[in-house]
Amino acid sequence: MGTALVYDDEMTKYKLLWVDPVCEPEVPERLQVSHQALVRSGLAGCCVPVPVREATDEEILLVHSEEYLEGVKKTPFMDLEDLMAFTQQYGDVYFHPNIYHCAKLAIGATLQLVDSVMTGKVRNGMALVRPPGHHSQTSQANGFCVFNNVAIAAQYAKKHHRAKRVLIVDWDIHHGQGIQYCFEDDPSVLYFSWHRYEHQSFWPNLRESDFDSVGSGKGAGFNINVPWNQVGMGNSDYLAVFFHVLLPVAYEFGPDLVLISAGFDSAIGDPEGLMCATPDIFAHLTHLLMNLAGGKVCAVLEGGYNLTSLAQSVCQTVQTLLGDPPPHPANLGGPCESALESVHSARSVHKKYWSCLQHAAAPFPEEPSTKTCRPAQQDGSQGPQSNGGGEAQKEAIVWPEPLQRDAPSVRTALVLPDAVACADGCERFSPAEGPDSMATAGLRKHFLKESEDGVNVKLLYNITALVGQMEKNEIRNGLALVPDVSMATTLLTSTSLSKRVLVVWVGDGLVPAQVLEDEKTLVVHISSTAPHEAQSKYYVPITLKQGCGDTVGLMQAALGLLLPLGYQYAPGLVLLVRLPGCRAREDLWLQLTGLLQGLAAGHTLVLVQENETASVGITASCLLGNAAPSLGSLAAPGPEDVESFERLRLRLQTDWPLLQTTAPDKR
Ligand SMILES: CC(O)(O)NCCCCNCCCN
Ligand SMILES: [Zn+2]
Repeated sequence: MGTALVYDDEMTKYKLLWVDPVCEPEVPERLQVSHQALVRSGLAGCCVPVPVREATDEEILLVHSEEYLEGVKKTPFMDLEDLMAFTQQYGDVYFHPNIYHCAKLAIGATLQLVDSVMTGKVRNGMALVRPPGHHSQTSQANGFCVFNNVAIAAQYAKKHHRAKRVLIVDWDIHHGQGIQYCFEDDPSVLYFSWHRYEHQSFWPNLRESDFDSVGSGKGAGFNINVPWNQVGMGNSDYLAVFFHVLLPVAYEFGPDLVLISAGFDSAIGDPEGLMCATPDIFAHLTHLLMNLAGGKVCAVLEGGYNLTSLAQSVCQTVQTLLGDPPPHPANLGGPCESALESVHSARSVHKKYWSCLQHAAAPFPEEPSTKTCRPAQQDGSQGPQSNGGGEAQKEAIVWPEPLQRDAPSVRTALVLPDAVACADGCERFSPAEGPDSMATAGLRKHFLKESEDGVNVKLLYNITALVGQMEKNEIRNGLALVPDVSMATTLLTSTSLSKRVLVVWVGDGLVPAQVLEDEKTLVVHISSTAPHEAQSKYYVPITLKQGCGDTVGLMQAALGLLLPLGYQYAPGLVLLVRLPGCRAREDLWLQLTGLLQGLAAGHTLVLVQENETASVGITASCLLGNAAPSLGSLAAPGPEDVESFERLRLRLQTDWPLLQTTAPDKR
């Protein structure tokens, strides 16, 4: 299934007609450069074009009042003086004779996207729209927003597509208070927003943008605010919030639709955000959401005012929606102290609403720290500093162009015993030439018992050749059914050319000593017992009392432990090994297969015992890029499991700072 792109240049045909420094950044060029970048990169051509339409009054009234709508309806006929007067009643926004038309198109574009995704015409998509929406409220325009595109889309999806649970992820750097107000007491819409806050000193300066606004009445717990109390937040800060706040709760919520209020003023270079996260981070944020809701993800443009980082970030997002491998995560450090406080505060106030946080979040933090996050830049200058939101940055902020993300010609190759049929869409891997006598001798000497017949030599040779082609980016990923997954793992880690190999060892069974001792491997072992007492930072035993059949425990361990470790380790190859007798549920196994593809530029090899032919088809389908089926809402993880996860976190977080969920001196 494809990726929709909804855009019409009619939405560029309004602009600021008078002097107002606050509104200056919201220019038509924002849409033009974004769309142009998608066209020039070839990404637009890979998308399914979906036409825009005007929203109907009825759709606008899903969120807005009649009197507000009647007022806005008059603006096309207003002269400059009346437009300015009409604008005066609202904050940080401007009107134009054509903005009402464009605002209806922005909603219509968004609803067209929701229709395309919810009816299965496409898998996911992006709507490039302006005016943005997330600040507008029942009866008022605000923050460049006229109608609340995403809030209307959520109501529309519930009403017309019987969506039961809608997740809204607002990664724009401003708080979408309009969305928060709309769903304050609505448990069917989970609204998540991070936003520049600086202890309420940043616009829109609302007390209710802080982390303790959790929603009210039946909606309590369904509003998650993560305030950024310092500028300069970077890739590690954003990922930490996804791993330790958003994703655990999102998986517990189990949405059947994900709407992204995709503002890119949270990217480096933006004059509003003053953050440091680079455009490629949006590839990872998007990827991490794409296995929710069966992949039904709609990204809708909100803000973004640096035309260069905006265009790059839009491309990173769309390229990931299209299924291209995310870039290698840049050398990630740990989240800064201020970010950790925000993570800790959000987890603390939400622990009573979300069982995934129940035993994890520690008690409330004390006074916020005033330590500046970012050490002075190399040249001694400070990073972007907030000068009270006054004049924009003096010196230009520069960052590297996002790396090319070439999708290998072969997406998924399978190494299967001849008797096992190949899954459709994949190809059976068979290297041009077989093992030469040297390779055969090597394999026989190290890996085969004398009794083994020739077929295994060929099979073992094939998996090393497959990994070789993955590491040369000729093949993206693969699945191999082998006689002995332990031996295959030992062989592959010893022959891999990657500097780092992440081995995800799922099931009860010892990890081969040679793999453990190999200094280029990180082994994350998920099982019912911790077999090795190894205290090495490169062997991480995650234990589940009920074993791998415990879907909730395994999922929460994957989100809060495995993924942070994997992203911090930044492997060149990921081996996902399913041990014989492993009882991980199929849909959970697919979530792992899907999420791990965010690492190593998608070079994931799944190793399964050859008698487990049943999982070939669905695993292959996931490796081909089809979203893993939704797990639905998750129950509570076992308290003792969560406590053992937290003990593990405490032991490892010094070596792996992306595991942290609380600021150092708060522990
Ligand atoms: C869609 C959006 O969230 O990007 N709108 C941002 C509106 C910003 C209003 N100006 C604040 C003044 C302080 N610099
Ligand atoms: Zn914004």
